[in-house]
Amino acid sequence: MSAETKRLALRGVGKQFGDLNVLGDVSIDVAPGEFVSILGPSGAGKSTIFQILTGGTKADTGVIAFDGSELADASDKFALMPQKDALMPWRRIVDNATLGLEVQGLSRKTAREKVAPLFEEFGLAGFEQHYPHQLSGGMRQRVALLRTVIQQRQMLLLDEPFGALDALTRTAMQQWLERMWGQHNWTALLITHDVREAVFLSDRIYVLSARPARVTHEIRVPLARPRRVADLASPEATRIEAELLEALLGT
Ligand SMILES: Nc1ncnc2c1ncn2[C@@H]1O[C@H](COP(=O)(O)OP(=O)(O)OP(=O)(O)O)[C@@H](O)[C@H]1O
Repeated sequence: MSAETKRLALRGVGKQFGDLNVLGDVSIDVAPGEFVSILGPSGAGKSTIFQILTGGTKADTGVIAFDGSELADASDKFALMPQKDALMPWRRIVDNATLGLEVQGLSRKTAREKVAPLFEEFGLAGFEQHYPHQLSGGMRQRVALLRTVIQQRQMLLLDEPFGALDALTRTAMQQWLERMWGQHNWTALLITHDVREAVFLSDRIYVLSARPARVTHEIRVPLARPRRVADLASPEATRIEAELLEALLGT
């Protein structure tokens, strides 16, 4: 892959919080339209990578390039979906969905017009005037994802978006996300603890070591798309899953 074709390129990124050496030497690439996952032990510094990308903190060392240029201002590049759905319980679903747009300076009316056509596609039609507590966990995550993608940034950063869901809902959401990613040509970087989730969704997977994190493995997932849950039982998927588990247990 040449430098120009990369949407995102991290080279030798390091980060220390006080005495805590979190990121040792992290190099990660994402091409336009690619779905890439990061797997790693708890506390390895995965979310710290997202903090750095979104400008929450600065890397101590290394270089970050976006579309071939050094990343100076991350504010308009990434749409982050954080670990918890973080919906505001007192705002209706429609107003939760427009939050990111309002933060960008759009009026509530314009923002509402923009999100309206997407409710159907996100399986939320008819729930616009509900409050978050009236929705299932899977639906709340779809609202959070809707709020993220509506910002129309060049890249999605998904931090364990389905971590809190039950196994069945999580599988349904993974299927749905795979379909949506294919339809919308999103570029996505996903943090997950779930090896099967990473295999099901990704084109490539990076495995990080424990702190200080560095990439120990980079594994390609050549399964055809669109994918179905049954594809995870294929010899290829089973082999990749086993390879990832071994990589993780060895970190
Ligand atoms: N802003 C911060 N200030 C100080 N320490 C921090 C900060 N952000 C993260 N850390 C510490 O850095 C370490 C790595 O945290 P991070 O959340 O990046 O790990 P993670 O791999 O995403 O973990 P998990 O898989 O459990 O979500 C943790 O020990 C955390 O306490």
